[in-house]
Amino acid sequence: MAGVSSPEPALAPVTPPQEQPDAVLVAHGLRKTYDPDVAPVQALRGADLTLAPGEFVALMGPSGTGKSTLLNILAGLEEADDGEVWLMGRALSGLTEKERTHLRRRHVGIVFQFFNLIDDMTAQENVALAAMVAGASKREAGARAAELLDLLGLLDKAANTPPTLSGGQRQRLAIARALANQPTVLLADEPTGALDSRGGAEIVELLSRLHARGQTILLVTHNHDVAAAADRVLTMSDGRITARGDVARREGSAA
Ligand SMILES: Nc1ncnc2c1ncn2[C@@H]1O[C@H](COP(=O)(O)OP(=O)(O)OP(=O)(O)O)[C@@H](O)[C@H]1O
Repeated sequence: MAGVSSPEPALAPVTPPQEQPDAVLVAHGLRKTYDPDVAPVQALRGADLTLAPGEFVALMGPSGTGKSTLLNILAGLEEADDGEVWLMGRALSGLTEKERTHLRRRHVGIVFQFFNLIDDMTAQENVALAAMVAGASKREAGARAAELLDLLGLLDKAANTPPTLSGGQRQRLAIARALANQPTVLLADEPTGALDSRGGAEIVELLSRLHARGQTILLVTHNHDVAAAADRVLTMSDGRITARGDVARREGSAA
C-alpha cells in the first residue's frame, strides 16, 4: 500500500522540459492524496516521469504503489494535488480546461483494463465514433476505423458488437479505439491483465508492432514478459518512481 513507507528513496527529478524540448510527456513532482479528510491515502508522493518520442516504457511495481493513479492523472481522468504535467512541451496547469481537453484529445490515447467499449455499437462504430470525437468527418472516421481494425486483425469482426468478441479481441478493439485519434502517446493500464497467456502475448506483439511504427507507449503492467517488450522499465514504489532503466530486455528484471 502506498500508505506504508518504503526504504527506497525517490530519484532526483527528471530534467525540466525546457532541457528536453522534444519530450512527449513530462511529469514532475506529482502528488495525490485520496480521502484527505477522512482516511488519507498518499497514492503519489512526488512522481517524476519523462517520455521521449517513440519510446516504449513499462511502469511496474507492487500493488497499491500509485501506478494507475499516475496513469489516470497523465490521461486527465484525475487531477493531481501538486506537481506539473507537460504534454508536447505545454504545462497543463497553464491551460484552460478546454485547451487541456483539446490537447489531450489530439495527443493521448487511453487503453484501460475494463475496455470501456460501447456494447450496443459494432466494432467499426466504436472506433469510428472515437475518431469523430477527435474531429474526423464521418467519412474519414469510417475509413480510419476500417484501417485500424485491419491493423489489429479485426476486420472480419467489424460488424460484431463487443459482447460477441473474445477478451483478447475486445482488448484489441479497445486499442483500435484508443488509436482512433492518431495519438502521439498511448497510455495503457494492464492491457493484458484480463487475458489468458495467448491473448496477452497477442497484445504484446501488437504493442511491439505499434512501437516499431513509431508509437510512443506508456504501459502499466505486473507482467515481466509484457515489460520485456519495452525499451525501458520504470519501477514505482510508495508513490514515486524509484528506478529507471533500460533493463527490460535483461531477463525481464524490473529494477
Ligand atoms: N478513488 C480512490 N479512492 C481512495 N483511494 C484510492 C482511490 N484510487 C486508488 N486509491 C488508493 O491509492 C493507492 C494507489 O492506488 P493505485 O490504483 O494507483 O495503485 P496501483 O499501483 O495501480 O495498484 P495495482 O497494481 O493494484 O493496480 C492505493 O492505496 C489505493 O487503495
